[in-house]
Amino acid sequence: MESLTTDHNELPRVRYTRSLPTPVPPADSVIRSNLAGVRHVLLVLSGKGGVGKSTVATELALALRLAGKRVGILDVDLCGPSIPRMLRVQDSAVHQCNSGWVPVFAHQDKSISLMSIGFLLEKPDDAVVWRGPKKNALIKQFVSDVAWGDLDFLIVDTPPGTSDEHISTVEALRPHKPLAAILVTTPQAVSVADVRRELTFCKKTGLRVLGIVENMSGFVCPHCSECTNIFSKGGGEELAKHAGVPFLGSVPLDPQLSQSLEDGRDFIQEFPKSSAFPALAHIAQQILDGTPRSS
Ligand SMILES: Nc1ncnc2c1ncn2[C@@H]1O[C@H](COP(=O)(O)OP(=O)(O)OP(=O)(O)O)[C@@H](O)[C@H]1O
Ligand code: SF4
Repeated sequence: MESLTTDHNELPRVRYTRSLPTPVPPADSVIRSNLAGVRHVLLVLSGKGGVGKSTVATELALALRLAGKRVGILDVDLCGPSIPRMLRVQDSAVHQCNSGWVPVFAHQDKSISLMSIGFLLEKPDDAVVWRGPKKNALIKQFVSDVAWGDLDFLIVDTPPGTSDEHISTVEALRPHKPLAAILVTTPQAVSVADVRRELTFCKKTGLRVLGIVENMSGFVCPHCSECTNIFSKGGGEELAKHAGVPFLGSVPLDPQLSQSLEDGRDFIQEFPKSSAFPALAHIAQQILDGTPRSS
């Protein structure tokens, strides 16, 4: 196999513009062999936008990486990819080698493999206005053409709700890998109600629910440590109890977390004393405990 650590800039760059025709969907056998080295696939879902799904996906990747796991992220939020910016690789490109598309290697030590449509557009801010078949074909291509290699976890960041992207992702991956889901909500009733629909989606598509994360759950004042429940509290935990699925934890609103995402820094490694750290570390630990270990 061609080395993926050679100078990528010497390889041809993969670009995907709106003028290109819909790619031909790959055969199932191609997907199966491409995913052979991937042990666990985790889908991060939310009913509403802006509740912190990409944040949870990114921080989980960083926490699992710190625990010594090999981690990849597949960003299937085709209309609003945010992971490249959160990992500060938004100006990177995907290149073509003999074994497929070389993902972007994020983090200072290049230990997180990342694929996102953000790397394929002519201009990073180009709007993607595609119908279902084109989205479906591109997601299958992400699964079959990206040289994912050996990964303990492939974390899939999805758009909000249950759309074409979700169905395409599940259809592409489910025949080859057992899939697990993490649902992210904020504490308010309106967000929690949307997560109920995600639970139904998981049930209908046979996704194992690893648990629910309540994000933006209170704000701990950095001056006096008083916790203010800006968006109320406990909705996610109550829903988890009601639905009979694990509750993974409450992540508070943490200015250091949002700032480190803005700056593309490793919150998990750099801010262990920050208020959101214990919850994120605990969630990652539960995921490690809830997924069979590598042999
Ligand atoms: N616990 C938190 N503390 C502080 N800021 C947070 C927290 N969680 C998320 N944020 C911030 O809220 C914003 C929205 O988060 P994020 O992009 O992860 O949401 P999302 O659910 O993935 O949104 P979309 O559905 O639009 O992709 C980001 O700017 C992020 O930095
Ligand atoms: S929580 Fe305490 S320190 Fe923070 S702003 Fe309110 S009163 Fe001031």
